[in-house]
Amino acid sequence: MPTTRRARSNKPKSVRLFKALREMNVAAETVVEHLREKGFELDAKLQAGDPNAKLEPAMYDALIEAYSDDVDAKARVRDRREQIAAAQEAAEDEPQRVSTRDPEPEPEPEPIPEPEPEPVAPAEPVIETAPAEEPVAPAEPVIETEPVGEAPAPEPTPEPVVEAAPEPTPEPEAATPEPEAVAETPEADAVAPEAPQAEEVEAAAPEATAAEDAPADAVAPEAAAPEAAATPEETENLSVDEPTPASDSGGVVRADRYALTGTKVLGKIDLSGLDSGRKRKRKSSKADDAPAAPASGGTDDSKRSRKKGRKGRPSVDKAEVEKNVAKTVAATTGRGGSKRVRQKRRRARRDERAAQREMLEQLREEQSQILRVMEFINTGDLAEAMNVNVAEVISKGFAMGMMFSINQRLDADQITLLADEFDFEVEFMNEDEEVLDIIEEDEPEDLKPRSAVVTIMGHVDHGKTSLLDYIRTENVVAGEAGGITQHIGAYEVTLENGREMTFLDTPGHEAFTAMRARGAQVTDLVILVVAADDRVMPQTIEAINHAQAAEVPIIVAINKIDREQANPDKIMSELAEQGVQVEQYGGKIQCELVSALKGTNVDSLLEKVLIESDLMELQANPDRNAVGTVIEAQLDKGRGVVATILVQNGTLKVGDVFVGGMTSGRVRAMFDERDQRVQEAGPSTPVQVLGFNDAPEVGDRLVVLDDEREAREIASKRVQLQREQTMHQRRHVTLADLSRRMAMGEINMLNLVVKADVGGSAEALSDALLKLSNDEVAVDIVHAGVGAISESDVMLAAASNAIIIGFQVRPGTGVRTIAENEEIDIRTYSVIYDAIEEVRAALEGLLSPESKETITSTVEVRETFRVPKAGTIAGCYVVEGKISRNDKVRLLRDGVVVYTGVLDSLRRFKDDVSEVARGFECGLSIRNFNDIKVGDTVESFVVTEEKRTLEV
Ligand SMILES: Nc1nc2c(ncn2[C@@H]2O[C@H](COP(=O)(O)OP(=O)(O)OP(=O)(O)O)[C@@H](O)[C@H]2O)c(=O)[nH]1
Repeated sequence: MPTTRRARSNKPKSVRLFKALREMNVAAETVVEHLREKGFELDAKLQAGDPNAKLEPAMYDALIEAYSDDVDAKARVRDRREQIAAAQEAAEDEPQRVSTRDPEPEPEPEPIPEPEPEPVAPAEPVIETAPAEEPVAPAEPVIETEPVGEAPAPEPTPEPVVEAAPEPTPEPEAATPEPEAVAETPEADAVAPEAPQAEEVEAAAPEATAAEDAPADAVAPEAAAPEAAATPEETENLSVDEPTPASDSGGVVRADRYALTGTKVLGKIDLSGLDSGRKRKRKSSKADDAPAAPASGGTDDSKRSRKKGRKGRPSVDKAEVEKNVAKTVAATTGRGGSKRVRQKRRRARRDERAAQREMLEQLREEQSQILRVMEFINTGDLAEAMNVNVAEVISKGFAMGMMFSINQRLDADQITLLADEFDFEVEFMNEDEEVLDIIEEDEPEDLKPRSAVVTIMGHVDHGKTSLLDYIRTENVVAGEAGGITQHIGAYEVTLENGREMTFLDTPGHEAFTAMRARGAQVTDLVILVVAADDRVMPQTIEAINHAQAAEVPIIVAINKIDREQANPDKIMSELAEQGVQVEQYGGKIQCELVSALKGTNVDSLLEKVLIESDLMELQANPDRNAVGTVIEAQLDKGRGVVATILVQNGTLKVGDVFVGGMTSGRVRAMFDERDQRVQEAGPSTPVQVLGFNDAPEVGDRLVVLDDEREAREIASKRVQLQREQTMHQRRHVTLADLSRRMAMGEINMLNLVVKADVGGSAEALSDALLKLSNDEVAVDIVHAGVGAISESDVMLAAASNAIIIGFQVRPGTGVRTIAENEEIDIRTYSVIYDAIEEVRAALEGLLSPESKETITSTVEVRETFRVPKAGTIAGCYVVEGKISRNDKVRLLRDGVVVYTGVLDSLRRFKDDVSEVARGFECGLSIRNFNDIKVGDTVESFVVTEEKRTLEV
């Protein structure tokens, strides 16, 4: 009865089952079971575990007693009991009043919020039950394992740190899946311990880039963590809406759903560290720092990051923790400095990235303004290279008065002009450059001295071969004399002093110049041989001119001094007239008097060569892919293409892949001049190479590459380029395009090779031509000589970009074809004045209508007949072309024009004919000219007047 009354009078004590369950965090069955055990009589609702079932106050108390061993809780229980006792007394005193106050007492428990903090302690049971779903659990092991292990680290540091440290630890984990986040993580960590920073981070997150988003996540848990730390105060604040039940329960037992709201979760973290003394301090310090962290946001974030944390890492990296702790300390002591630090860092990173971008942009821009193209690319390719529309390129060309089709191949001038319109600078790549790109530059420290490569030059029969033979035989080192010496075009000799020298044994100057015409400079030095019993001859002068044009030092060898008629002084003075001042004449050119036959002074000649080469400091790097030049090449029946290569740099080895001119290959085998197999050849070594896919040309550059396919590609590209060049361009200057090329600024020097029938004419013509030099262009006579225009003249002109002026001389047999191939302009004149006037007109851009001469045939005079009245009739054979009755003719004797005129008659077997073709015999007579001799050549030609186009 009293119970009933008491119940009535203590209404507030009657508690719904669900409330009790929630507060104590126990299962309904457990409660029911426990109440049964305690002897309570349970109604049907309670028995069924209905959440709305009412618990008698006694029951409730029993439950509290059972499920809370917390001292404070017990104290509360005590309080409650006292309250109950007081209430009972009051009820006993004034039962009616009690009944009327029934609804009121409910607020009584309200003071309970005070004990709210206590839930802290009872949270322990939560740890048992909640671990699976609550972050609290993961936090716990961390606290137990890491910090404990790391006690030295956290302890000396301010307490907040210690607690913060374990908490942030999940972050790195959370971030680990995202590499970008990692960079930021430390910041996040540093932020972690401080609630205010959590706010900052959150604030910063939105502005952040992708990389910064991750940290935002990472940071979130910390935002929660501080809350946890702030529990004592915050929990009060935060629990304002929910805690009522907690206050009832003493806050010990919390239902899961409450835990998930965040506030309580954080509270549990506080509780988990049972080291109360330390904790309280920590809490307070955090609370100081953290003015009410945003609960909800923090909770959400914490959820997220915890999930990650759980997944990500089973244990914490100690080093990481230490690092984080240190950062945290730094951040904390920096009083809000962490934000600035982060901002600083972010700014620095941004600046760095911007600088990098700018540099890249600049580099790209610089590179993009230089077009590296091959000549003769077509309009379409040019447009593509400039990254512009081809229509634009064509219309620019049109505006400049040039019509281009999309597939039209453009020459160098056109490419330059068009590129200029689009602000591009053009760098032309030639076939060699492409390979040069591949050839790596030598470091100075890799260079080692190499032996000199010497060419012996001189007039016929002055003793070149004899000198070379003597040097070779005299300097063959014992043991080397095994094989029979082969002619491979170059020889390596070892002198007594152990020094080596390589001699090029090239026939005459042609090969020398042919190489130079191809851009190959193989000779370091020239020994100019002049017979002391003769005089300076045309070929001597030629040799001098060739050497000077190639800028190769000359050493003079005055040979045959053993002869009685030898007059070295005369030779020296004649040489001086040619601009070769020898030492004995006060000049700088070394000179030795030798006898190739007897070997007199050959040693000292070689000594002088060594001195000269030493002065030149010739060097090469033997430890690299070889680069060389083709000295000779021929097709051997048994061995295929055999080429002599002079290795100029690097070391050529058997098995090397190479490109050589327009062909490529792999070194199958190598032989020296004694036909001995060699495995490798270093700088300045001549070697015969087998393995070319096709015959290279003399002067071709051989370059070893690493990739066979690349070698083949380059070779085929070169073939194509050469085809294009032959098709499109006159590479060498002509009188016709002289003024245009002068206007383009391409030419400021007009080189001429002058050939005449006699020395006087050559001299006179040369002098007159030299005087044509003006401000814009200087005229230079590369070579002036006597006799027919030879292949050597053409090669010299090719090498010096010169025009050949012939006075009363013609190109020798086959020379015209070579000149055409080399695109050398040969101008021949019968009157000196004509030659001078034409060159002057060309220089002034005033060339009169061009009269173009086309050779129609070359006819050989095989017999002559004297016919009264008709004069001399020549029995001829047409060697080339077709001779027509109306053609003009010129009679040549030894390449020199003897007469120019017209035909008087052209016959075949006594019949007059209008033309005779190649391979047929004919009889002809020249009007007003009877001095025809057997062996003469009749050249027939037609002259066509070509209207000259107006030149720029
Ligand atoms: N007395 C004498 N005769 C020499 C000397 N050097 C060369 N000869 C002779 O001169 C002639 C021509 O010599 P070569 O060595 O064939 O001359 P080269 O310049 O090579 O001649 P080509 O090959 O035709 O250009 C030969 O009969 C040699 O014997 C020398 O020092 N003294």
